[in-house]
Amino acid sequence: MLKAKSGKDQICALGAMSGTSLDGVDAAVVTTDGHEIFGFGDTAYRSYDDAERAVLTDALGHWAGPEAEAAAAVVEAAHRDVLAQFPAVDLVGFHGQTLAHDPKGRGTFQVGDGQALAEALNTPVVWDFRTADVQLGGEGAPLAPFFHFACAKWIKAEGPVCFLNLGGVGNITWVDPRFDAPEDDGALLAFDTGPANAPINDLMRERLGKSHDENGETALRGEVEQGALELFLAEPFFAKIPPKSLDRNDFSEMVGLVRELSDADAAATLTAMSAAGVAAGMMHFPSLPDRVLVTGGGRKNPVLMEMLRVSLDCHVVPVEDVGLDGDMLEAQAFAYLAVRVAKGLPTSCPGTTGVRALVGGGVVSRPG
Ligand SMILES: Nc1ncnc2c1ncn2[C@@H]1O[C@H](COP(=O)(O)OP(=O)(O)OP(=O)(O)O)[C@@H](O)[C@H]1O
Ligand SMILES: CC(=O)N[C@H]1[C@@H]2OC[C@@H](O2)[C@@H](O)[C@@H]1O[C@H](C)C(=O)O
Repeated sequence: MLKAKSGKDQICALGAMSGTSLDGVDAAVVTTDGHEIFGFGDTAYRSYDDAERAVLTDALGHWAGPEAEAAAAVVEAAHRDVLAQFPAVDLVGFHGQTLAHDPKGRGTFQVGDGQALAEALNTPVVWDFRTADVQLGGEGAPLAPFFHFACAKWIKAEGPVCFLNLGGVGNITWVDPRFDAPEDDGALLAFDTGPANAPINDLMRERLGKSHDENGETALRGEVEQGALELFLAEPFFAKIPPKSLDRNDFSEMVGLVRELSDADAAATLTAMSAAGVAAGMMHFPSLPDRVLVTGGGRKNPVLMEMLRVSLDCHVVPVEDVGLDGDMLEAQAFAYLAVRVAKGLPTSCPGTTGVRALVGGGVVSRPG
């Protein structure tokens, strides 16, 4: 069992996330006992340069081989850079980079060696968070929901709220903070909503050589092509009852649905698809949340946020409205989950990943 250096049962953990949008590594400190959040600490970001991003992009979909090895080297070096900047912590939570995700088939694969990172940082590292969940029949994602439950308590929410992450892929968590613990039956319902920024980024890169649609400026000039939107919503994924999760490129053919459209109309239509995926997901929740708190880079896209406000029947606001950091919530989540793993607490349950029993996913590696 981990003993906190920081006193009482307050463990100071540093989490790191390299997300599906392939922009870089987010890192953030959380102090927690694995149940309650006591405080948030320093944060840092280390972007991938174009050459590194090209290596990661080439490795997507690879489960092994030279592409995956090259990606591992990029991911490990970037994490060593950014994590070495922090003062000593009790524990590191290292998500790694998802290269492939096929929970009902080959499994799930996050690249990056946690043992090597533990040696480099001389600190215990928790990693490989998703495999155990998949082995027990779960989707292996999303894993942030247990942390969202703690966040709902931290912001003193009194009734159900949703956390919506708009990264490369979208995921949403419905939380009822009136329960005592996240694993209580009925406290959480979570799933991936569909593609969020990944197809917009792919379009912008392919057509305009840009990494993303800054502030939705291209989409703002366009019109949504309703036929393409309907074809998209006819995908069986949206009618599927949760649990459900996605790989980054599961919807990459969406760019084909907008191929004949102008740049602006294509961007508007892909943005509408991201919002429509979220709206379609709302029907699964036991009750309408009071608020949808939006995290991830998509909250900075005013066109996407406005489309969500129009289509969801509740307040849609960035998590900054309740004092949280929408750029760092996922890194904080893996700091928090690392502490739960080290303490032998579950990190997923039937309501979050569809796993058959409570699972504490993750491997703990200690420096030799
Ligand atoms: N100002 C902005 N305007 C429009 N889009 C933005 C803006 N800032 C960020 N984004 C979008 O957000 C993306 C980054 O989001 P984020 O960092 O949440 O993704 P991630 O953590 O990699 O993904 P995931 O949550 O799927 O793992 C960018 O690639 C871009 O598409
Ligand atoms: C397999 C995988 O890496 N999934 C990511 C991805 O990015 C967003 C969405 O798809 C979510 O399911 C998950 O990440 C977040 C952090 C999660 O597990 O909660």
